[in-house]
Amino acid sequence: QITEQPSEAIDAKVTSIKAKNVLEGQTSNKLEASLAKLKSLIADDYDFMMLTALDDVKANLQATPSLAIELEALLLEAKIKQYFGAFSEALLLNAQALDIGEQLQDPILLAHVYSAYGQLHLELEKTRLANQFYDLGLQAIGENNPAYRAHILVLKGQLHVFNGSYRQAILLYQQAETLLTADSITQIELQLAYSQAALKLGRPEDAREALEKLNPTFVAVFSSEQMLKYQLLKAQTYLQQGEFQQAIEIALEQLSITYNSRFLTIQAQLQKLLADAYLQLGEMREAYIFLNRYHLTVVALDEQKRNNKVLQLEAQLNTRLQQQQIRLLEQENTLHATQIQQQHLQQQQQQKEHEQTKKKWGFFAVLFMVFVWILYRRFITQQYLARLKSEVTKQTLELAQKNKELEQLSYSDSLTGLHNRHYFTNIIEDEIALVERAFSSTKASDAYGLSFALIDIDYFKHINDRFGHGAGDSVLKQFSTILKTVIREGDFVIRWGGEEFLIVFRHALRDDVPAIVERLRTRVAHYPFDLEQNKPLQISCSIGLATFPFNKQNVTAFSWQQVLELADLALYGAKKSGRNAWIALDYQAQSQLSSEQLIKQGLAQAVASKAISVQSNLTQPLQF
Ligand SMILES: Nc1nc2c(ncn2[C@@H]2O[C@H](COP(=O)(O)OP(=O)(O)OP(=O)(O)O)[C@@H](O)[C@H]2O)c(=O)[nH]1
Repeated sequence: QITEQPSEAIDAKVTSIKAKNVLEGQTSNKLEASLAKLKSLIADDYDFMMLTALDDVKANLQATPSLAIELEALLLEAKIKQYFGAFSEALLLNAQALDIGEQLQDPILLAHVYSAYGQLHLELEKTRLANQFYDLGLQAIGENNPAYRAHILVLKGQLHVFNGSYRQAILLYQQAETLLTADSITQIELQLAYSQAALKLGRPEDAREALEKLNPTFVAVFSSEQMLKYQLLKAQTYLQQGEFQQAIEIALEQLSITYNSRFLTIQAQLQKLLADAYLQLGEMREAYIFLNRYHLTVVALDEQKRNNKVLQLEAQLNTRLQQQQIRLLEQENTLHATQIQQQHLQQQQQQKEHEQTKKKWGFFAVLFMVFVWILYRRFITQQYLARLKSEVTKQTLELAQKNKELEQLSYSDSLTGLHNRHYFTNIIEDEIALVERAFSSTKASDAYGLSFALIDIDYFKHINDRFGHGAGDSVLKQFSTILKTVIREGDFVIRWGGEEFLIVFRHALRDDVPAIVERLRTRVAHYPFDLEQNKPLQISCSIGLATFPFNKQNVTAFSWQQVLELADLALYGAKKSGRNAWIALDYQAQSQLSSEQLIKQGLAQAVASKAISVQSNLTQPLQF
């Protein structure tokens, strides 16, 4: 006999266990407590309290995150959504739970997720998919947790029942039973499922046996649904065993509980059972009433199933739309990624170009700076060169000036300021050339020659000896001054050496020169030479005179050196003949005397033979 328990007693027990769970939760862990509360509320019934409990769990999860509990909460939320027909949302939540399960790699949690997927697909009447998910669940759990494995086997069995394979279901239940201990809570669903399958096979004894295996403690904590199923199975067992009155009593009582509830399937089964039972008892009116109610409930159920179908289609459509959107988004993302890549490449290209431009400008800048530097250097160099040039010019001028001065010095006699012998040798060749040219182009008698007058102070040694060398120098200076007074501009006065001087008459006809030297002789002879403390001194000088060209007809017959030598011989003659005298030698045109002949025979002979004519201020015979 099936033991029955009054519903008040069951309610009291449920309340106390719930309270205990909640209390334990509060003391140990707020999050786990809130999850336990949610579970117990869902197990009891789907009322609005569970939504508040769900919010609590979510809030606690935020405070103390736990992936395992988040997974369970997601599955519970999915179960609620599924219950209210929001299948697509339930699918989404299951998918989120699966993500976490795969992340955690916990076999029990994964199996939990897969069995939730299975139940959802069974609800959507996709039995093949549901079976695959249960198999995945079994695969995940392996041999780790026999109780949970048994739970999935029971779910698989129920799938077979749905498909009408009752024997298959019984086999799975028997397999599940071997995995469970007598006090396992999974025994509830197993025995209920087993008894249902047995009844389908028309084996009420087996069904009763299964129900009796249930520990009364379990019966006390049944959820509303479990209790309804349990009572329905009990009533069906009574019906199959012909105990119609007991079946009717149980069914009527349960029907009153489900009258306004959402357990339409059970309600319909109870109504069908009552109709059958009354029919067996011959109470046709009652049978008709319940049969009628049964039809109405079936219609409502059909509608509910239709609605579920619609919802399922909607879910599929939503899923497709979502997939389409995801595809579009993926395409957009790909496009975006390509654009970003292109932009990146463009940016890189721009950057490269920018750097190249920078380098180019940098190169130009360096080039420009080098160019400016070169210009600057050139400018500086030019300035330096200009300075150098002006310096060189200045120095050259200075040098020229100094050279001139030096030349002047080298051409001058330091004591008298007259030209020296060096000057004479420097200019004489040019002067001779001029004379030669003049004689070649003009009538020889008209042209000026160069008359050499060699002058020597008489007894100069005595002056030095008598008055000192300084007095001698002074006489030399004063003598020079007298010499300068008798010459014209363009004639030269040269200190020939010691107390000897040379006058070169350039602008005088040779016939006029004897008169000039006579004037010079008398001027010297009458000049009072000043010897400072001493009384003025009277001195005289001797002069030898000869003119180039010596032979006017043959200009080159006597060189200027030979003419000068003749002048010197004349001077020697003047000294020898008594001093304070001048002697002028001249060539006689008819003599045809050559310089070689003159040197050979000597001057005395030449004068005696009248090859050379002689003039002098002296009247006594001249000596050479
Ligand atoms: N004070 C002075 N004496 C000079 C200079 N040059 C030469 N003498 C001197 O002049 C003298 C020339 O003497 P001599 O050549 O013997 O002839 P002189 O005494 O003039 O006799 P004659 O020429 O024969 O009339 C020497 O004693 C030289 O030392 C000079 O620059 N200054």
